[in-house]
Parts: sequence; C-alpha cells; structure tokens
Amino acid sequence: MTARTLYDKLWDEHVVHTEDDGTAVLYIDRHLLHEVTSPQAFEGLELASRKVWRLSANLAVSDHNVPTTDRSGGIADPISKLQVDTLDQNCDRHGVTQFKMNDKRQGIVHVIGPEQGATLPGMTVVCGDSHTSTHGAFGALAHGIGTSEVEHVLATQTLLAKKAKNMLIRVEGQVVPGVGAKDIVLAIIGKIGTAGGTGYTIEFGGSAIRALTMEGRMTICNMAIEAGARAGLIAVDETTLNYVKGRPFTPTGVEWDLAVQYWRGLHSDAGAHFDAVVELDASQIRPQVTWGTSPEMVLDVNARVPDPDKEKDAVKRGAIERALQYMSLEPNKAIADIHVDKVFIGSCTNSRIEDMREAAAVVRRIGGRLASNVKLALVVPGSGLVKAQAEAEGLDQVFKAAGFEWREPGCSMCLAMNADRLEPGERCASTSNRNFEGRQGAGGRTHLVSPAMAAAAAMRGHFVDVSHLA
Ligand SMILES: CC(C)[C@H](C(=O)O)[C@@H](O)C(=O)O
Ligand code: SF4
Repeated sequence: MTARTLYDKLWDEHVVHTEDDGTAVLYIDRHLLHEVTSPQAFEGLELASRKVWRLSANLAVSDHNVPTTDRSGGIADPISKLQVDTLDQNCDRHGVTQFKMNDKRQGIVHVIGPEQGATLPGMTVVCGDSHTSTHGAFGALAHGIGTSEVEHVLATQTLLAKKAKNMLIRVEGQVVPGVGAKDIVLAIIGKIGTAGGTGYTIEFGGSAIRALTMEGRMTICNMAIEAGARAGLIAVDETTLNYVKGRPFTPTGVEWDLAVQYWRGLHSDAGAHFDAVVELDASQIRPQVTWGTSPEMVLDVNARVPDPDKEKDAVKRGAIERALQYMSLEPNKAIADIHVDKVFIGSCTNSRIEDMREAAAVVRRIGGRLASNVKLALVVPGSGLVKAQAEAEGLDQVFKAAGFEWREPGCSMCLAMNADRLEPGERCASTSNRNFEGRQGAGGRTHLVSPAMAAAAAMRGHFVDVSHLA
C-alpha cells in the first residue's frame, strides 16, 4: 500500500462519497456548538422541519458572550443575553447536550471538548468557529465551518469538503528555558506568513513538537488557522493516549482497547508524500512578541520594531507604516521598551492549566505586585474545571496577591464581544491569537505573547525576555 500522511488517513476514513470534481461528503464524528454561529442553523433546521440527525455527536456551550465577573445576576448586555438564552433554548428544544453558563464544566468550546474527552484521536471534529483547528492536536481532522454548514451537519452529520494539500512543519531540537508552544507557533507564522498554509492541512512534527504536552500541542494547532491553514494535525503518541484516558466521553473497557489499537496507527507513514515541507530549529527560537496588526508581524523580544525606510518593497513598506501608526510605535523601538496598559491571560490558545501554571510561576519568580502602569491584568481560565484545578493548586492566590483579577471562564478579552475589552489607544500584552485592528476593542492595541511573557509584562510593565528569568 502506498505510504499515506496522517491527513490522508483521516480523510480516507471519513469520505462517504466523492464527486468527479473532488467534492467529497465527509462523515462528521463530533460537532461542537457555541452561541454565536448556531442560532440561524437551528432556525433553518426548524424551518425545514428537520431534527438533529445524531444527537450524541453534538456538544454545546456558550463562551463568547458570557460575563467573566460574578454571574449570579445573569448577563447585563441585552445582545449577549439574547445569544446565550437562544443557545439554551435551542439545546433544550432539540435535546442537545449543553454545559450552561453556571455549570462548572462550562468554558471555551476548544478547551472543554478535549477536557471532556469529546475530542478524540481519529475523529472528524467541526464547530462554527475558526479555531476548531485546536483539536487537531489529538490526531483528529478538525476545522471550522460556517453557519450554513452548522445547519448541514446538524441535519445530516456530514459536510461537503474538498481535500487540501499536505504540508509538514518540522520543528527539531530543544527550546531554551522560557520558550514554549506559543513562541514556537508564533515563530512558525513569522516564517511562513499568515497565508503560508493556505490550501494545506499542516502536520506539525519533529522532536520539539513531540516533546510538548497536549496543552502545548493544542496551542500550536489552535494557531494553524492564523498561518492560513484550516486544519493543523499532530500524530498520536503516548502523550495523546495518556491525556484522553479516563475522561467523561472517552470509551472504556474493550472499546478503549480497540480504539487505542487503531489510534496508534494515526501518524504519517515513513516516506509519505508532503506537497510542502518547512523546517525550524527549536533552539534558535526566543520569546516572541507581535508588534503589528497581523500575527506574522512578530519578532524576538530582544529585537527592535521594523523601520519602513529599510523595506524596499513598496507594498510591504506601506503595511509596516500602517501597522506602526495604528500601534503607535516608532520605527526601531526596542520591543523591551514597549510599555503596556493591560494584560490578558486567557483565550482558547492559552487558558489551560499549564498556561495558568506557567504564568503563575513567572509571577512568583518576579514577586511583588503589578507594575504601576498596568491598569488591569486579567487571568481568565478556559473552563470551570481549569479554574477549580488552578484554585486547588493555589494559583489564584498567586495572581490575586500580585493584583491580577481572577475571572470566570469564557472568551473574555480575546475579542470584544463581552464586557472585557480595551479602550481606544490602550495597549495590551495578550495570550490570545489575533491582533488585527480593533480585535480587543475599537482602537485597542494588541501584542500577542506567551503566558510567561504576559505575566512578566504585567509585573514589569513592559516586555522582558523570560528566558533570562528561567
Ligand atoms: C465568533 C467566531 C465565529 C469567531 C471565529 O470563528 O473564530 C471567533 O471565535 C474568533 O476568534 O474570531
Ligand atoms: S477564545 Fe478567542 S479565538 Fe478562541 S473561540 Fe473565543 S473568541 Fe475565538
């Protein structure tokens, strides 16, 4: 048999039918839902007098619009309240399993899927959300879909799709202390650009990827979409199996044994063909900070922001000038001299228990309180269970003692869809994944960093190289 990539295997296993033009009907194993992209889908389903095809494949949660402060009084904003109430009603009416706002299993959809074992190796996983790529960390074929596709999946448990090309990004070697998954993926995007992965499914491999925990692997695959790829993948290994074992939705007994046997084959075969291969040396990666309005506008913390005058290409020069203007940065300014007003530790990129631990460790090491120029520093765990675990470890106390706010789980300041946002002109060190104009609030300025870097920026008031703290 010809050698196949992991993507080829997952694709072959789920194709129900392929048309002559390559359009395929894919069977979907897991469908995750949130309040933003599901209302019209349920409405369409009802207008056509259809039922949900396979109820047990669906799992829903509200995350974008939920408040991260005390929830006992409900949601103050009427638009947010309507979205969350609508999801509750739709799920109740159709019998879809849902974690409601005050359920301790509630959280960001891309955090709770894996946490519950609802995301498993070998699955096709879809959700009306671009960061569904996160779930590819489990050797699952996972990508975002649009609202009309959400309706299609609810009604038929299938999706129309065309196969992408195969790309391998190999990261070999060992990172220096203080450098983690977020720095690796930002460095990858810095290298290939935000369109580098367009048309591909990216498999991340190499010793530096294999060395990551599942949390780190999710951070990597989460940002595959920022590299232009709809899906990112990482092969199944012992780390994967250890993570999924014993979770609420994970199979047990004989089913577990059979599943594991199959899952162990979920890696690219030796000699499998990739249409593109990119290589990075992990030991060369330093803590990353974005300086502009796209994730590819990223540099080492020890670098200086670019000087447009040194750029010969007129299009690139214009982009640098616009980004510097929006970000209110002088050319050649040292990144370490950039001061921040707010700090956000959270989002589906970096709100898992390891992220909380990484940030708390930096807070402890630096000691004392938030820098005086930092007006607000939020720590928003990705789920109620992450929150409880962090509290059991005393991490909340570390944050609170230093002046951080310890919040309830949700998307929070990753995007301005709830009460947490930047005011015009405010500058933020953020562990989220997008930094375009206005993403965290109109006129807000976002610098994407790792949890360790965000914590250090909160304590020192500006960016510092955390590899020197380690
Ligand atoms: C609201 C949702 C459709 C959107 C996405 O698809 O990514 C959001 O989660 C985001 O991160 O911008
Ligand atoms: S945390 Fe941010 S990126 Fe993730 S789903 Fe929510 S809004 Fe989208």
